[in-house]
Amino acid sequence: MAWRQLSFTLPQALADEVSDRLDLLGAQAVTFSEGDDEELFEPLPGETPLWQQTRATALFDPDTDTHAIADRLQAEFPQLQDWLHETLADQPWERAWLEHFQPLNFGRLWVCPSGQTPSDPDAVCLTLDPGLAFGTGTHPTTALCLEWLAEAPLAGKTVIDYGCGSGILAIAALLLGAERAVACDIDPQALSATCDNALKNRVADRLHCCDPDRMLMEAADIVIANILAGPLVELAPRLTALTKSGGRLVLSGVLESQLPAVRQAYREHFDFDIPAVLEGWGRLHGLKY
Ligand SMILES: C[S@@+](CC[C@H](N)C(=O)[O-])C[C@H]1O[C@@H](n2cnc3c(N)ncnc32)[C@H](O)[C@@H]1O
Repeated sequence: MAWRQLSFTLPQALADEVSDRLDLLGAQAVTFSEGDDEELFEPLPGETPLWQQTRATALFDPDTDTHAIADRLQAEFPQLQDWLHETLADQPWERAWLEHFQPLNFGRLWVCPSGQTPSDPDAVCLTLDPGLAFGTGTHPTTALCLEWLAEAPLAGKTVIDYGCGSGILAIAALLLGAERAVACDIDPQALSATCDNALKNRVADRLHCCDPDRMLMEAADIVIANILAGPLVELAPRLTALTKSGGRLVLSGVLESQLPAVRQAYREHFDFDIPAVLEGWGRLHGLKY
């Protein structure tokens, strides 16, 4: 089915009211995205913060007069601006996302959507479809971790993926040769996605998914955490305790400017390499004394 799509920018404070009005005017769906360059980093489970300037996109049946709807909204909310009216052609919507999610390559590791395989028969293939949990490999913070895992000596090692999201890092580690992994996250949706993805990749028998508060404090050879600088600093005592002596710690989710503060929080127990940086994000790798 084709759609009429209307989009515009609005101040955050009007989002609920305008969304209700769009529903009343016949919108079949309303979505919000960033209206300018402001970044929102990782809301807690249940939180849905919006941008100061938010872009609203509403879908209507194909014969809807979106210009008349825009006139009514503009009269009621003069702050709305940057109007765009489009007709979206019919297409197989359930497959459309595949155009934006192609196989990704990290050394010998490939991350592929269901039904696709890498051309190299010796490649290690992780099957993953975008879902509600963070972690498809497209974000630089995840990519930095996958690049590290693809090069790491994983055979026979135990791994903790702290803040697992989709489970992509733990599953990659297992497919690349790690013996066992524990994946934890404060978001129940992430744990359920991780379990599903582990089953899909046939590593569920070697992966334990759990809430961080219910995690057995058994130290691992490799601890990998792609969270954010603030939580990584707070978690320093815990992640340090979870890394075996002589083990490796990989931290990502850190803006380049925040690397010194995160390194400082761990420096007493780890000898760090020079950080790797990708698109303004940094990755730390340290060996525990
Ligand atoms: C940026 S995502 C990373 C997901 C995945 N590991 C990846 O690399 O793509 C961070 C994840 O950490 C989780 N998280 C945030 N704070 C946490 C905490 N204090 N303990 C455990 N998980 C946390 C979030 O719910 C989110 O799923």
